[in-house]
Amino acid sequence: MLSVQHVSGGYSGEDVVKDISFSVNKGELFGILGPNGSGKTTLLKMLSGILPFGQGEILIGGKRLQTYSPKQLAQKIAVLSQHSTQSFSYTVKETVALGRYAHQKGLFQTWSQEDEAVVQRVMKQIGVSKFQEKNIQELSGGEKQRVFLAQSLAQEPEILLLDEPTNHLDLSYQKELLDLLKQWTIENGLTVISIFHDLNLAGLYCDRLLLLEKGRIKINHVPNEVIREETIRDVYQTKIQKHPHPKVAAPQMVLLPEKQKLENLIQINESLLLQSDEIICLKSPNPLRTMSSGVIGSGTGWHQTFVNRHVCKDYNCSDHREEMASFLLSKGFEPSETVGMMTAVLLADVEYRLFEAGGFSIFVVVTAGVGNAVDASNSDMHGVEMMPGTINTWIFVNGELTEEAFIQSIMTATEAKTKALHDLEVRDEITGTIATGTSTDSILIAATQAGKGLDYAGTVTPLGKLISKAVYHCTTNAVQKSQKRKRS
Ligand SMILES: Nc1ncnc2c1ncn2[C@@H]1O[C@H](COP(=O)(O)OP(=O)(O)OP(=O)(O)O)[C@@H](O)[C@H]1O
Repeated sequence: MLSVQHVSGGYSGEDVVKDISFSVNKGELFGILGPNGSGKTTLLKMLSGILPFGQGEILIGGKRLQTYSPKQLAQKIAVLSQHSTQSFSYTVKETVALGRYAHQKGLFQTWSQEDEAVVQRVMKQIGVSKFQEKNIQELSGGEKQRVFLAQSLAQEPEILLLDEPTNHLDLSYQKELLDLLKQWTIENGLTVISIFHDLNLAGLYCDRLLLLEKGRIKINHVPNEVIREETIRDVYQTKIQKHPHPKVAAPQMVLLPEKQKLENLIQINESLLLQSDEIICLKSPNPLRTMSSGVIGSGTGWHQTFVNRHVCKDYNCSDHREEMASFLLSKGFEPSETVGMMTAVLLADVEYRLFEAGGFSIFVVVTAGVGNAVDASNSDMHGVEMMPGTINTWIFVNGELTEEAFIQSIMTATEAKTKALHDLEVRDEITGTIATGTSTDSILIAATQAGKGLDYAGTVTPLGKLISKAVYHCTTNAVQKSQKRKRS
């Protein structure tokens, strides 16, 4: 569709883009990225024919760009630019109709039935027909942007060029505009080439990305290859971290602000623990990085409040998440800041302790009853009834964990818990074999992310050794306490 071959050029004889080569296929959504001043707009101006280039070739449909007359070029390429300063006073329909000029024939540029049909169709598709008689000045920024998109599409181009189309648009309009463009590439075979400053939007919507650095191509590839931590850090000279999108396989980036030096490092320990018959609660002065299987606040996140709630053995609720959220609110906790768990164990039997090693510490809190004990190797002999979690393990780490260390912490804690049940000879009541856990155990790893860096938490690493010892100790004591209560 479009082929750029060794193009160089710029202003006043000085090359701003240098030896650029790439091609874009029909129906692709192609993103151009790069830091300020890297030559993105200059390149786009060359593609649209506004700015002549010094060397190289740009081919559109196999023909040299310079061989097209302005009108022929307008039938191939439309440009959606920033119209924030637009001062003409046209109606929406008149504005969209301007897009038809390239198709109008004859000396008097008569308005044909086909022109009318295209304008009506495009207005409908872009969702602007309902205000077609309104003056363009009366529209919001996002609505105007849609009208100008409709104008560009009324031009019936094969290629649409956009310079930061989502600039000035709020979140919902950004999504709406890009969803529309994506739809047009898929359904109508439109080729879209767009400059993006927002790497996350580019990663989410584009088929391919071209990253410019100082006028040259750094990389031209699929988003996952272009949006790499090292590449982006290198080109934009800033700290970022890549993380997966929760719903689609698209690369996403987050900025890493410079860390403010904490004057007094907080330590999570028993002084922050509050206990009643109804809840055990730990309130941290700062949000902690968490990985958990709580009823509330599961997965990874940042949380400041941790609640383990006692419920009766026959607690049964069709929507236990909703019920738990209401409970937390009724007690003055903000569910979005809280990791919440439930247990049928009496909270008086909780076991907690601070364990210290060279330069870091962990605070572990365990409530454990083994009424639902299960041997994982024989769990298919059990039904699927979900009883409230019976071994709830909280591990607070006063240190900075990697993602790897979070996951290894869960593995190590599980191994230590299983060994505690083994040594206590806790049995699965259905199979009669030694249990490995209970049917609805929950775990929380929460780290201050300050102080000593702890890269790993396998069983023989410094953090792993402390977790093994702490979880084994607390689980053993908590199970013994609840067994003693049962017997008495
Ligand atoms: N009309 C012009 N005359 C002279 N130099 C220009 C002109 N337009 C841009 N430049 C220069 O060309 C270089 C690249 O500018 P360009 O606008 O292409 O970068 P960009 O990647 O689009 O930047 P931004 O992200 O800031 O929009 C810059 O150094 C800029 O100063």
